[in-house]
Amino acid sequence: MSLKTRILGLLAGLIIIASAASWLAYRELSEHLIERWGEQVAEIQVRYDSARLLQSLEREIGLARQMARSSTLISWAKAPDRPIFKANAIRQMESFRSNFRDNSYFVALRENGHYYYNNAANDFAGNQFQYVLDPKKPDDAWFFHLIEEGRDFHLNVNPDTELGVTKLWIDVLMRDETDRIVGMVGTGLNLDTFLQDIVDIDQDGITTLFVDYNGAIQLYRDRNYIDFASIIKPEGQKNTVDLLFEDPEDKERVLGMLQRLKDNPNQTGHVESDFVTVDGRRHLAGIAFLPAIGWFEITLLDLNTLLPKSHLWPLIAVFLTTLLVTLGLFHLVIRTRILKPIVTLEHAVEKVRAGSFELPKLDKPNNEIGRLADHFEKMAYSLQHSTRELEEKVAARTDELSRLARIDPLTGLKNRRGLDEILEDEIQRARRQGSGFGILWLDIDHFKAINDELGHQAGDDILCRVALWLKASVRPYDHPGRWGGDEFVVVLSPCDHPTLKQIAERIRQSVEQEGKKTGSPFTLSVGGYLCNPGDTGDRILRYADRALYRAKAGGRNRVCIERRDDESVLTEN
Ligand SMILES: Nc1nc2c(ncn2[C@@H]2O[C@H](COP(=O)(O)OP(=O)(O)OP(=O)(O)O)[C@@H](O)[C@H]2O)c(=O)[nH]1
Repeated sequence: MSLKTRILGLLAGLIIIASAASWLAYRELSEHLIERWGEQVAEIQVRYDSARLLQSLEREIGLARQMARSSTLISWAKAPDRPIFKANAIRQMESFRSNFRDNSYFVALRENGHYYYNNAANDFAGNQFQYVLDPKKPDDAWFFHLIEEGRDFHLNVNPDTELGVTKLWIDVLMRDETDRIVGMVGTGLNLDTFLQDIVDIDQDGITTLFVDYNGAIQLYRDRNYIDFASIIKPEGQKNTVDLLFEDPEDKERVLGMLQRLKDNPNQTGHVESDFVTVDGRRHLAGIAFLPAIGWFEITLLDLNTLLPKSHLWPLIAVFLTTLLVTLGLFHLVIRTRILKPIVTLEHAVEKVRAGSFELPKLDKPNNEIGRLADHFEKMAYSLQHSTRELEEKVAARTDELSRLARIDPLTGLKNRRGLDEILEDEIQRARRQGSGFGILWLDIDHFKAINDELGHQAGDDILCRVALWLKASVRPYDHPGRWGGDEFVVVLSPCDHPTLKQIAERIRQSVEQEGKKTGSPFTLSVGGYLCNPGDTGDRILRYADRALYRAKAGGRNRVCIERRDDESVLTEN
């Protein structure tokens, strides 16, 4: 697998690992952040909703308490049959009616069970007495139940079937100076308006509800869940908050939170929160206890609606883009600074291995690979230089060897191989140009005897001298050589018959004369032949040899020229 494939594979692996890790980290982090944020929002929302409810009720409760403390009303409650007390009380009640927000009130007297009421339309002016509360009637049970409980203040969502109204009732017990309960006063708030103002807030993802001390739902956007007349219902028949949750664990969780808040009533403003599922969606439930009214305020936050995870997707997009750009840049850097230089270096190495020093332009980034490429380039140049030097030396040596192979080491003349080549060249040239050339075959006379008499070394000296005289006797462009032993050959080109004869004679005479000067005179015989175009090497040598033979046979120290077609011409000394 190539380095490039491996790096690309590595990059792909890194992308997958980084993406998976980022996705997990994102999920954990976003979940954690959303939870933390949700808890804080729930706390703020609970306090805000509680404040709104209390703000809305505070004034009414205050007025109701004030009404319950009215001495006029208390006196009347103790003696309800006295007309003067009643007239004063009705006046007082009507003045409170104009102050209550709902412009309605009720007063119930324990003494005779009489229930008084007037509404905003003042429908019951002069006729505030409505009916007599009956302990046996379920609809009236609330009155007797509250008196029995002795709770001074109570909020109650209750339909008044006789009056045909459903209201959030503020009930305050009326006590005389001996603390005896003498009646109950209060006002009602229109439930629909109240629910709209407090509970039906138009905020997507936020659900607010209020439950009483026992967990019975009192204010909720869905009226079907409201536990009307909760106070008179036995436990187990109430619409408690756990009805909103399907999962038993959620029910337990919420009831547990209510219990913890009940157990610590002094922790004012403390908010309990936990996750629950409502309508199949995960919600964060925040619960606070409102000691002023004895209710719990519950806020359910649908975090997916309030802060959809899709809002965080741009973060992922930014991350992934950054990741891809980073990996792209990384790949670019790897490619330009590592892969490409390595590939060009590899090509260069292959070229050098194949014997070529024409290197491609090497990438040399400023790193180890760049330095390696630089070293390689210098090494290649150095190798190229050495190789060229070596090649030159080898060529020179080969030339020298070639030359030596054609030189006779004793005389320095061409040897038989050298003469063969010259002869061949001349044969070719003669064929091409149609002109002949001459050849002389020379053999020292009685050389054996010289050797025998004077010794082999003296024989060598004579051979060397003959070579010198031979060179001096021929033209600069002729080719004298030693054929072997005491035989010499001269190739004469260009040449004609007279020239051939003339030079042969000159050589013979030179050797004769010079030989005399050595103190041990000697001569040589010469056989010549004027070659014609088309003559083969064998024929040429045969004719020259034949001419030499004639010269020897003719008495030595003479020149004999052989003609191919003519009679041989013998030149004698
Ligand atoms: N000193 C010496 N002698 C050589 C060399 N090569 C050959 N010889 C001798 O040269 C002699 C050649 O003799 P031949 O050419 O056969 O006979 P010749 O004595 O010259 O008689 P003719 O040629 O008939 O005149 C032999 O005795 C060889 O041993 C050499 O390099 N040095």
